[in-house]
Amino acid sequence: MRNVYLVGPMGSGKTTLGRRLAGKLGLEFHDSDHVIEERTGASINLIFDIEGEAGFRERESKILEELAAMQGVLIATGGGAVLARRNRDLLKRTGIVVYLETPVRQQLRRLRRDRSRPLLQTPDRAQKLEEMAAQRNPLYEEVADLVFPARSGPIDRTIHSIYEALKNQQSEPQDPPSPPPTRE
Ligand SMILES: Nc1ncnc2c1ncn2[C@@H]1O[C@H](COP(=O)(O)OP(=O)(O)OP(=O)(O)O)[C@@H](O)[C@H]1O
Ligand SMILES: O=C(O)C1=C[C@@H](O)[C@@H](O)[C@H](O)C1
Ligand SMILES: [Mg+2]
Repeated sequence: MRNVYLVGPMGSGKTTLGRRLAGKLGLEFHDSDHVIEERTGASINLIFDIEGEAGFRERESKILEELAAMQGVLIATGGGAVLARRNRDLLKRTGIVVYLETPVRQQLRRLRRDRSRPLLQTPDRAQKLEEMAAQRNPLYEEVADLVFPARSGPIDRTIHSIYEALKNQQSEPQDPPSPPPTRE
């Protein structure tokens, strides 16, 4: 099976849903944010404090390259992974990309109590999330093979729909081999 990448904004469920979806598909699960924290021994908040966003993005690109070199794994990316063209190309080239489309109002609700996301340490979260959505949503769209709009209700139903879509993708015939050369 090809790698599966989950993309989408903060709070779209890449981590939460990704782990369970991987289990259902029988794939290993990796979360690029968690791998970065394990490797550095520092929280994402601390990395942003010390190295700034640019430092974090460098680390993120390196980890994504490392994870993409594995085969048949499901990877939850960070919300800003799509910002770099280099990352978008990598994801497209090495797997199926699933976009968890999520409106800002839902992000606000899901992340109400969260303090672990450095980009949300701001008095006006709604404004910040709207700005990020304007910049990033077209990039998520660009890189996506499958798009799943957020829905209310049990997370299990979303996991099941994504599972079914991925199973169908896998059973679809791949590009046919090129025909043998014909003689004039
Ligand atoms: N489909 C969903 N339905 C209900 N709650 C959800 C859903 N997806 C995520 N949540 C909740 O939203 C919170 C954030 O989700 P999660 O950490 O999985 O987001 P993420 O996409 O990994 O964000 P980030 O880009 O910041 O890593 C969690 O508390 C999770 O339980
Ligand atoms: O949307 C973002 O830019 C981020 C999302 C998280 O997954 C982390 O990668 C980090 O908090 C930055
Ligand atoms: Mg996450």
